[in-house]
Amino acid sequence: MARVVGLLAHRWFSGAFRGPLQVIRCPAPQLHVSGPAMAASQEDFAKAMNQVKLLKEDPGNEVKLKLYALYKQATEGPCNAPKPGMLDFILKAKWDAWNALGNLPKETARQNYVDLVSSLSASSCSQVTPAADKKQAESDSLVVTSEDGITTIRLNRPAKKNALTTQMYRDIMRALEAASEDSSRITVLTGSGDYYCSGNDLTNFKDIPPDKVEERAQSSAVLLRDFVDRFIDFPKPLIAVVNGPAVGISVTLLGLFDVVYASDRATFHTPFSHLGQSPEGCSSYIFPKMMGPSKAAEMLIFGKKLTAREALAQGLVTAVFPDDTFQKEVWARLKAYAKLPPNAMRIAKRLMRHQEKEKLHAVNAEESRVLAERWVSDECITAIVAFLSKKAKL
Ligand SMILES: CCCCC/C=C/CC(=O)SCCNC(=O)CCNC(=O)[C@H](O)C(C)(C)COP(=O)(O)OP(=O)(O)OC[C@H]1O[C@@H](n2cnc3c(N)ncnc32)[C@H](O)[C@@H]1OP(=O)(O)O
Repeated sequence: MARVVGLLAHRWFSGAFRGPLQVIRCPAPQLHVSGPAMAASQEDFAKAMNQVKLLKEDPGNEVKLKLYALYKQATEGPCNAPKPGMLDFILKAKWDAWNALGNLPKETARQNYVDLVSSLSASSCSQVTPAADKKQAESDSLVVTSEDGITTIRLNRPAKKNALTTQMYRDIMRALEAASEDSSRITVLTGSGDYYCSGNDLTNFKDIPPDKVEERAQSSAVLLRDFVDRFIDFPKPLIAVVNGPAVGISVTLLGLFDVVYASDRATFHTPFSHLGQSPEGCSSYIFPKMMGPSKAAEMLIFGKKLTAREALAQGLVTAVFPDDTFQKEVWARLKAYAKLPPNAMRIAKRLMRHQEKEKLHAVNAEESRVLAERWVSDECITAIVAFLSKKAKL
């Protein structure tokens, strides 16, 4: 008796197969056939087929197509079925997915199927930070959770106003990478405590031996550039939940988010000139486009601090909520958004963003280069020394 792979029994697939592609009904795996060394065995393959049925979340049609194609390739080899007609959308999508695998060997397809299922099982089971993610984060300064289709990256250094340490930049990059591949549909960045984020941790510049200052400036610029690149390239809807004041890089990055929700307690402050530094996060390009050059100049040259309402008026913020209902209202909205079809959301984002991507990468490279110069300038060193010796605060 033929068995139906759990996911393929999903309504999207069911009843859609006719003619030569009807073989979504998979024959029982032949457990006695063993593959070449390093390839998944038939037993692993059979286990993976069972695991698919146990997934808690629908992985979306794109992944289901991948699973289908790999299954067909692993069991039947390259696609020899006649191409379905243009109007037979579902059959055509499946045929395309299978055909795209070309001459991929059966054993490799089997291995890829097993790997894909195991990555789906891992992400579908993670209601809170998976152990692997915990290991990636060196400290508790970043908490990553995944629930209701939303991956939340929470800055968690409230005693330091969520200032970003070097390790946190790295951890956020890893978290974004993981979120771009997990089964969540949208990704949120937010802060713990009364601040959203007070920007770069100025102690990142502490205790650098004089002969290493230049080298550290260069390596920090590389880290900054890589960090901002992840935001430029992030494929899913990215939402900032700005729970309180935001400073420096946490403000400039907002131009790379798709939606920014702010508490009415939030403020937006980019005191770069005060610190002898210069704008980053692509803000030198995005802010003038977004709010007009003179409003952008007030922020980025003169360090004018905006209230949440002012930031809303200038397009930096999408919506402002009273602080006492902020969390409730925002999360209700986000949970509803996270139910929307994930591929449609990604595609809409790509269409809106892809024409600017190259430009943004170039802007990011230039801003990072210039900042490396600023960090070794007298103006910047004086400002940082003043902060570290507790003589200055914003
Ligand atoms: C790879 C590198 C990439 C670099 C990218 C570059 C980015 C540029 C920027 O982000 S520029 C912005 C830098 N940020 C600041 O200049 C903010 C400095 N902080 C302050 O001015 C104030 O702390 C405050 C206005 C944010 C909050 O003031 P408040 O009085 O409410 O609170 P405290 O000052 O007592 O803060 C509590 C403790 O937190 C420490 N802290 C706060 N922000 C930072 C920070 N950015 N860097 C380091 N430490 C910070 C503060 O020192 C207090 O510590 P303490 O309790 O030990 O005294």
